Amino acid sequence: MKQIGILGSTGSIGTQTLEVVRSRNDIRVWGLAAGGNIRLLEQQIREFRPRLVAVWEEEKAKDLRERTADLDVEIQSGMEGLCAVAVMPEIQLLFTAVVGMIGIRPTIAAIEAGKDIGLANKETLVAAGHIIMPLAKEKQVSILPVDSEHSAIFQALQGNEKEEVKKILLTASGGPFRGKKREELRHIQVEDALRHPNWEMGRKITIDSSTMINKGLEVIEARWLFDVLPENIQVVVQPQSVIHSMVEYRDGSVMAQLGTPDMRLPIQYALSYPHRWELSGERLDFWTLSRLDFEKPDLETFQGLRLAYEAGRRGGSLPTVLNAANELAVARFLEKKIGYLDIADLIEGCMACHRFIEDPDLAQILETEKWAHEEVERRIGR
Ligand SMILES: NC(=O)C1=CN([C@@H]2O[C@H](COP(=O)(O)OP(=O)(O)OC[C@H]3O[C@@H](n4cnc5c(N)ncnc54)[C@H](OP(=O)(O)O)[C@@H]3O)[C@@H](O)[C@H]2O)C=CC1
Ligand SMILES: CC(=O)[C@@H](O)[C@H](O)COP(=O)(O)O
Ligand SMILES: [Mn+2]
Repeated sequence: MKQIGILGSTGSIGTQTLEVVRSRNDIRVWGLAAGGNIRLLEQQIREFRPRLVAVWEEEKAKDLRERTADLDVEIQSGMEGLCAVAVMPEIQLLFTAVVGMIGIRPTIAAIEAGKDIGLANKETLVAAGHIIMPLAKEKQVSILPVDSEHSAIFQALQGNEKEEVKKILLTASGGPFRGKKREELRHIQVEDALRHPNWEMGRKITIDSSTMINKGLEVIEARWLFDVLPENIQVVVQPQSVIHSMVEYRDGSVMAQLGTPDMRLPIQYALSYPHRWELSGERLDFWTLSRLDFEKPDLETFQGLRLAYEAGRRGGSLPTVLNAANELAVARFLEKKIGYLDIADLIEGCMACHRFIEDPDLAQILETEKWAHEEVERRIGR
């Protein structure tokens, strides 16, 4: 029996993780955490019977306590609640499917408590990979990638020596604006950017895919997960999102993982690893798959990808600045307070005036996040 907890259970990854759980009878969910969707949380509590649940705001936690008064479940709130779920004694594996840097502290707490991590929450690794990966090694816990590309790389690495890897080929769909020039994007509206060609995902990552900042975050995520420098991670646009990523070895062999664009497969692999389970749903059919295309990413149009490479190469506090500025800029774009091109411009502005910290500790990462948020607000208000 797998004993798990899920942070972000009401989101796109969280609900699909519960779908996988629902299809099995060997996974027990002990803890759930979410932001504010208490209606869905209540349904999840009634179905999966966790012992502990965390909601971000105390007001909502109170409401949820009343709604579930007939059940044997404890409801906590805030960062304390998130961390309490992360370290529950009953769980072996924590799925981190919250969106954003909010995941850093519970992820660290879980690793310190010896939990394996099913990691979807890429922002945490972008900002704190230099803390998380050595800590995971020290505590002998596994960080199992859930992000589709990283799951693909993880699969393509199985049975091979890390020293024999030449480079990682990180595939990208190119998003809804593939082929467009920067000026053509000036008047893009929220609704246009939320139309991803291949994947149904949460709003923040969907915007990130459209700006290709998602791919930049994934370069940094791969840098930490697989200990490969950004210069050895090549982004390849693969518009059909069928090749989920590849690894090139020293002898020129390229190992790829292919599949339909369905997150249940990488989610399930993080649960079944090192085994494979049967998965219902559509499978790849090479008789009807008419073509696979490949392109070079356009770093002039997709400035965010260029900036992420820069942040990834330089390291230190710069990935935190990139990520934190992006998180707030995307939120403001979704609120229709700023334009589409402002997202990358704000990130660039913050990166340019940031006082660099070589090896930030957790407190410095969180201070840098705060600084980047203030700087974004200051620039928007100008
Ligand atoms: N969706 C996808 O297909 C993929 C996602 N990822 C990554 O996975 C992560 C989750 O993405 P996705 O599922 O799309 O995002 P969603 O926006 O769909 O879900 C986010 C989840 O985080 C919860 N959350 C937000 N703020 C808080 C908070 N303060 N405290 C506790 N929980 C909070 C939300 O709760 P609520 O809604 O109740 O407020 C929700 O459950 C991201 O890091 C993303 O980059 C990676 C690969 C693919
Ligand atoms: C499903 C998944 O892993 C997303 O991160 C996906 O990769 C987004 O697609 P693009 O960023 O390649 O458009
Ligand atoms: Mn991805």
